[in-house]
Amino acid sequence: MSVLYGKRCPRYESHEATAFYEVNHLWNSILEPGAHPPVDLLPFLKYIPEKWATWKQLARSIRRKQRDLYFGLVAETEKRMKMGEENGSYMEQVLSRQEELRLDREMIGYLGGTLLEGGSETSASLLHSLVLFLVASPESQRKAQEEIDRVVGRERLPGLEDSDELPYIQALIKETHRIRPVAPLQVPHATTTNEKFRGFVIPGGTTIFVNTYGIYHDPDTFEDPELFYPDRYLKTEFGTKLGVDENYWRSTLPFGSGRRICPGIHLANNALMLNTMNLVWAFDFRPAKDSNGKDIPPDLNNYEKGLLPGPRPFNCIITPRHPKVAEIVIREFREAIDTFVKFEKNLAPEDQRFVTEQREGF
Ligand code: HEM
Repeated sequence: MSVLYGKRCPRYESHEATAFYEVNHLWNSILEPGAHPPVDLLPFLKYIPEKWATWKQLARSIRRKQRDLYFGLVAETEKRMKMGEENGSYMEQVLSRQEELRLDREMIGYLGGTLLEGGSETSASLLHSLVLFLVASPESQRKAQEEIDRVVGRERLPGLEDSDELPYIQALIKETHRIRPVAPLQVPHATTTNEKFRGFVIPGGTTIFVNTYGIYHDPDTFEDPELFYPDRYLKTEFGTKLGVDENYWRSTLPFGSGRRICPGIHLANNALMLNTMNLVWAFDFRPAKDSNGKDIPPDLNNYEKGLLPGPRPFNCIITPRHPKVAEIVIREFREAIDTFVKFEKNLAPEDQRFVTEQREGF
């Protein structure tokens, strides 16, 4: 929100956050292949009146909620700009270069909206999977922590400048993308003309699914594909078995294919690296305990359905790794106040109160 519209959502309960997650869950569920009648395959279905076609009612209500949020945020950015309160957000750039970029209001509204949709649950879902697999794999956690302690030490938080020296942490992220891709079937594409591929003819207009999950779990390509084993990315560039032809591989596979590949890929990679380094540096992740004090192994297959099937909520124990963690996090939080303040120009009163109370202690 801050990067896109120059406005923070300081709490989960902030209006924009709850409105966005409500509409995005509905949107995700309606997009799931098979979640509604196959209108593309049987076009006559579109003539069913809306009062009997529940999917049309749902689509209309989602559209209204999306538009209220996305166009409302554009209007707020515009208002701030008129008052001379620019803070360098993406939407300010788009609005000030609207003519040069030849964008109408509709395009601007959805440009921000799709970036918000594309950028929120995707990164969060990958981090949830990462924590889930760290809980289940103490050995990977130990190796990652050893690496970060050696490179960063315990006196400061990690930063992006440390990335190159942390190959195991990079492998941890790649392995999470592999074992639980955020978009296992990506987003359906279509051929625009007849295509030939390895002896098959694919007629124009055919829907194409890229089965990322299937590709990443192929035992001919990956040794023990069901095993969470980041080290495979230290042995070969794409984590594949020795001898697999790497010419067909690219590291961007989890981000889609072709012209519509994820435009947020660099922002996502940086955010994932930063978050993973910080999580591994600061915390231990362990399984929850039952009433007899025995570990409850996390269920690694308890995932949502839909286009972006992230892990369902799971219990685990998260503890600071050493006594200085809290002190250093508070110090960094205090130093970051100036960065946050410029995105807090017109917060709702309850958000403003929350922010003020949080900082009173400092
Ligand atoms: C873990 C992080 C992320 C993953 C795994 C991911 C994955 C994907 C995938 C698989 C697609 C579909 C591409 C295709 O059709 O071939 C996509 C599209 C898209 N992503 Fe991401 N994404 C991530 C983060 C982000 C971020 C941070 C942003 C923006 C800030 C973003 C914005 C978008 C947008 C706007 C599209 C639609 C592109 C289009 O249809 O032309 N994504 N992403």
